[in-house]
Amino acid sequence: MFDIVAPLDKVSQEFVDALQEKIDLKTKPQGSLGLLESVAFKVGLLQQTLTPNFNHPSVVIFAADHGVAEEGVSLFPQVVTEQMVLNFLQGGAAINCFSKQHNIDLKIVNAGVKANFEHIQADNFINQPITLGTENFAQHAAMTDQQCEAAIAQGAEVVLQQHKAGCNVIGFGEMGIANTTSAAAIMSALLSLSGQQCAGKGTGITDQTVLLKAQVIDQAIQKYQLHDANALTVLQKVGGLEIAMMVGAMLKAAELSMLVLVDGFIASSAALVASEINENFLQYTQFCHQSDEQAHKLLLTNMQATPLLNLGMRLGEGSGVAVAYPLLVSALAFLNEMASFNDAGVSDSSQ
Ligand SMILES: Cc1cc2ncn([C@H]3O[C@H](COP(=O)(O)O)[C@@H](O)[C@H]3O)c2cc1C
Ligand SMILES: O=C(O)c1cccnc1
Repeated sequence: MFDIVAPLDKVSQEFVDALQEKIDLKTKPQGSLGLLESVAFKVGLLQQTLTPNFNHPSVVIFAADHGVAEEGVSLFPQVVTEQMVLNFLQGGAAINCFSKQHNIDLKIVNAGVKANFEHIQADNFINQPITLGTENFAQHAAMTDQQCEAAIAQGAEVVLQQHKAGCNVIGFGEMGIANTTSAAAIMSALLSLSGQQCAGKGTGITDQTVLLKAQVIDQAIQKYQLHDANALTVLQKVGGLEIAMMVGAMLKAAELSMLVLVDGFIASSAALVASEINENFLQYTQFCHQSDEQAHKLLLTNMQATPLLNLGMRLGEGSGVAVAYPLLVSALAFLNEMASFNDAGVSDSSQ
């Protein structure tokens, strides 16, 4: 479906050695810039250059509604999805502040909100809903096969357009009341974990509602026999239109050798699906933060992901991506601008 080659298979061993040497010969003890060194190595490898740069950094927010909200699994009413889309378009959400702060291009995609946005014209708004929200997966499959495939294709198309505009680093956010229930159900199915291990407080539900959420998940896994199902089936039965678009977007970005910045719990559930669809996908990712959503830590561990930040954030919208972005810029700054031992006349430990 997506042609994603392992980055190390695209370059020579000489290039890999030269990139590592460039990092190691900077005027610092080896490894002392920690995760920034891994980021610099990864971006150099993806861009196949010793002098990588970021162009047209972008965050795309996919928004959609979830039928499972009917089960009472969120603290907020479904209409908040529509209201937050309007807030994004007016520039008033957290992601607006942070993306503006760091000059990150922000696009908002209506993937399937239960609302009519036909009257809205804005350069940063892509109004292409697949359908007006998913079915309640406690009763019916969230999407049809066709809807799921269309959402994946649409997500890929959005990324293609950003790439054509010059973008080589992209993160994804989401908005969709009840989508932590979908994300947790995906995690439960693909990692064979119980509903309780995957369900968390989302927008701030009580412990009792978390138990209800876990029950809704366990019953759905049972109903659709998802413990042995493939990732696409899981996505279609219990996922969301915005999560499916994120899956397509993430896979397309990796196919185009862009760096994929992963936000919190919901974006990570999309990354999990993408990693099951393509074994090389995760090599194109940087996880930006560990969300306070309780299951995120376990989800990250399962993908062997080391996030850049742990700020106790639990918002979504791509907010973790935008907040972490300056650290990624720092990684390239040291690689491109720092002096080597030789340049600066500083004695290397090996001399
Ligand atoms: C005002 C508001 C702004 C948000 N921005 C992101 N989310 C986040 O919360 C939702 C998921 O939590 P749950 O599964 O508990 O509904 C998603 O829309 C997510 O992006 C928000 C939620 C609210 C209420
Ligand atoms: O980590 C996230 O993405 C998250 C957590 C809670 C609510 N919304 C999003």
